[in-house]
Amino acid sequence: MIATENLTKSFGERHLWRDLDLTVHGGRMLALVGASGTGKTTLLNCLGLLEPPTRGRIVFEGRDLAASWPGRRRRFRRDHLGYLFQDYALIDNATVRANLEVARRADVAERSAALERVGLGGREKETVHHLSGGEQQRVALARLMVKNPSVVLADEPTGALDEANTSMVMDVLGEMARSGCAVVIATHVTSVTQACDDVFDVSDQAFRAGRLPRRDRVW
Ligand SMILES: Nc1ncnc2c1ncn2[C@@H]1O[C@H](COP(=O)(O)OP(=O)(O)OP(=O)(O)O)[C@@H](O)[C@H]1O
Repeated sequence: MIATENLTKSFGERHLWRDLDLTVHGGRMLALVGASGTGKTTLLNCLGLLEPPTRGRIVFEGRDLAASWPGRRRRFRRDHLGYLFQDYALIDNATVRANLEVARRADVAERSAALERVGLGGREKETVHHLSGGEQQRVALARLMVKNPSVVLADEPTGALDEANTSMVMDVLGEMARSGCAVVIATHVTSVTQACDDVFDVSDQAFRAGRLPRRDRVW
């Protein structure tokens, strides 16, 4: 579980959000929605300790990460956090395999299973910069599966993907949630929002209706 308490972020006089109380339990997927520029990415970056909040707490395992020592923050990022970035954050000139090994020294079977799951079976030796945008996003997803974190933060994880791959990404994130992970996804995509358990609109700091039955989703 990860939670915010009275979390506020301002840039100068401009408040993005104030006194935010959000809780994401393991096993749940939360969608962050809202107009462009309302602060979805900034909120993910605060949760991932890439950016300091102006005030408030970020609570993980009963402790405030925002006020923790650098060592504890590093351990949280290393041992518990998985991040799926808009720009994939892969090592461009390394192979798919090397990119997966950055996450954790997984055995061959684990790596192969993750690549099979994202439709990239047998592509371990290819260099990342030769892959398409959608394939790179799927490598990033496989890396996330290999890391097996307890908190996943995903920023527009389906941006470069077609409908079939959007559906696959959401299925994988759903499987990770069901295995106990807390998943937070910033998105503009309706079908992604519909696949989440809870929806929080950052524009007006309000919760909206969550998950639609699968048959009613439009991918
Ligand atoms: N370091 C910074 N200094 C000043 N303003 C910033 C900084 N970082 C972000 N902002 C501003 O904060 C606002 C929120 O940005 P953010 O990227 O979080 O929005 P978003 O909701 O994710 O947008 P989008 O949906 O377009 O990705 C933007 O107006 C952005 O310019």
